[in-house]
Amino acid sequence: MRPVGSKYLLEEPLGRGATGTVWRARQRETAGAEAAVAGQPGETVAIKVLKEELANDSDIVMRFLRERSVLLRLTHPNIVRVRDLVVEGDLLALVMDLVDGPDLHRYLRENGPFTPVAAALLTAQVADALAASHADGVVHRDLKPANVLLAQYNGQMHPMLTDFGIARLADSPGLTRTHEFVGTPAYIAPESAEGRPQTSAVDIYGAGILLYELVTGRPPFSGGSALEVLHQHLSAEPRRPSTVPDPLWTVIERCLRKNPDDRPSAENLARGLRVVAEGVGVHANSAQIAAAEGVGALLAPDPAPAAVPGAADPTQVLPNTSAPTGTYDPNAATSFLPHTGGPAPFGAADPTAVLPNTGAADPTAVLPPVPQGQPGQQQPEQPHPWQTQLRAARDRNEQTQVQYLDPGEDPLRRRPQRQVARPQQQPPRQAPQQQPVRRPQPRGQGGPGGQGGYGQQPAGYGQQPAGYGGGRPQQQYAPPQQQPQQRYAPPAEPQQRAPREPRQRGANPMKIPGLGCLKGCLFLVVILFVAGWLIWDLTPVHTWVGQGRGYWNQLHHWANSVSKFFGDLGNGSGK
Ligand SMILES: Nc1ncnc2c1ncn2[C@@H]1O[C@H](COP(=O)(O)OP(=O)(O)OP(=O)(O)O)[C@@H](O)[C@H]1O
Repeated sequence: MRPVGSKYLLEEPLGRGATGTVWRARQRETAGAEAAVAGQPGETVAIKVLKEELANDSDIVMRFLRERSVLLRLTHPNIVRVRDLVVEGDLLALVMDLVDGPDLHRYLRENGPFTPVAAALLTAQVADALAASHADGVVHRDLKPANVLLAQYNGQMHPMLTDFGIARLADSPGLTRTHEFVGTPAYIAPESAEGRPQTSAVDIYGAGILLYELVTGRPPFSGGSALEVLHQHLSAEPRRPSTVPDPLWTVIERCLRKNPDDRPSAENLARGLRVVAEGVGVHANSAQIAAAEGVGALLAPDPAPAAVPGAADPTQVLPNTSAPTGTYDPNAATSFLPHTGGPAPFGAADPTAVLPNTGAADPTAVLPPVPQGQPGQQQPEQPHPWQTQLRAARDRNEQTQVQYLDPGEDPLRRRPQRQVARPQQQPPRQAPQQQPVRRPQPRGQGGPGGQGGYGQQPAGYGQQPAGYGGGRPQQQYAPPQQQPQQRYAPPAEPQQRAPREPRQRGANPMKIPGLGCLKGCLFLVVILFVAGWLIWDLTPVHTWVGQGRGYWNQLHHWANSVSKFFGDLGNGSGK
């Protein structure tokens, strides 16, 4: 058991995500006044220990502290409460309520899709949580089934949204240096994928994807690579599965509108979903059915969506104002597609283009044309941010592994690598230096819609309305052909620098073995010879040893003595 601060002890890891590892932990002492929940000694809590690259970044630590009040004040029955924040040495941790239940991603994988009524009611509660946070100016930005925990009490399941604020932390200038964008490709809104300004409407898009996944078992857009998935968010229309009732499809389709201004507010989404749940249930009366069929009228957009602040003002705590739209802000921390081209705002010429507007005519091209070396543009030999972002997308896209940690991988056991001097932050338009991104372990087998007993429904949610829509039966769930979150093979990176010619060593070009050693020995002999000469002539040694002979005479004398000795030796042995 490892201490976190003086108040908590980590017991066992519950899972690992892109931003850190979540532990079951125990409270040692009552927390101080700075904590939102003081807690009692012995109480069990969940602690998310943020990963080292976050904890070692002073910008992120500052942001963590600055946003303390934002994170601690978010309280709602459908939001996992953050009780305390711990910043201690190299450790950055969020202390949360422990939710005793699976996350929605795991639940879906194990139990298959929900009935339309259950899916609508569950998503309505998620929308309630979003409405509360948006009213407080906080946008989640990483809504996905893995971030919805299912608490179970009174025999019912209650969705609890977690990881609020983590996207904001990860989006600080610190992580922007590593060019990791915030979001998960299967759930990312088109405006986030394009690097356009984001508002609370990104969460509504995430809720639409989540709702689609709840009723079908898989997200609407999947593909062989993160790039393919992102491209679909930008240009493809979601296909309506035959099992989804009309009113529910109206809601999904409105949430998944490409234009954020066309999506409903979180509050209207929650209300609309409840009307749909009543109208598509088996016991619905004609008034409820009619209300559900007219749900489109309830889904009015938010007139003042909460804006996601850009990196230009990292201290801004999300005022509830409408964001400017339609222009690409290269300074926005969430931007990951730089405007490398002409004067038009990025993507403005072709709203479906994934690629920067470089003036090239092919909007279906996968990689951007290399810019023509004008000042302030990308350097052709450096990796394009798009490539780096996609690698980050692949890494973020991998699912949490729920298992015990290898001690060598335990961030609490490993000493952090301290940087002696932090490299200066890149100017926004410059192409980034490639940073190694530590990859989360894959979750193991399966994605949404893996194996499991399909058709089971969560306790407490409505049953599948058997007679809905003229007796259309709930179809057998078919697992997706392709896993929606596949590994992305990054495009080949351009070479940073031509390799140096190997150095030629002129003295031994043939590489004769031992030649170097022989040279050394000869050099040593010469040194000894010269040193002996100097000692002989400059000190009284010649009077003591050689009876006044000169150096050369003495050497000659010694040589004669040695040869005479060996001669005598030879004669003696020959006798
Ligand atoms: N408050 C909590 N109580 C109980 N278990 C939790 C809690 N928070 C998270 N977990 C568990 O820990 C796992 C990892 O959580 P984490 O939020 O780090 O993962 P993630 O959502 O997959 O990753 P990320 O959002 O960082 O990409 C979750 O899937 C969940 O099972």
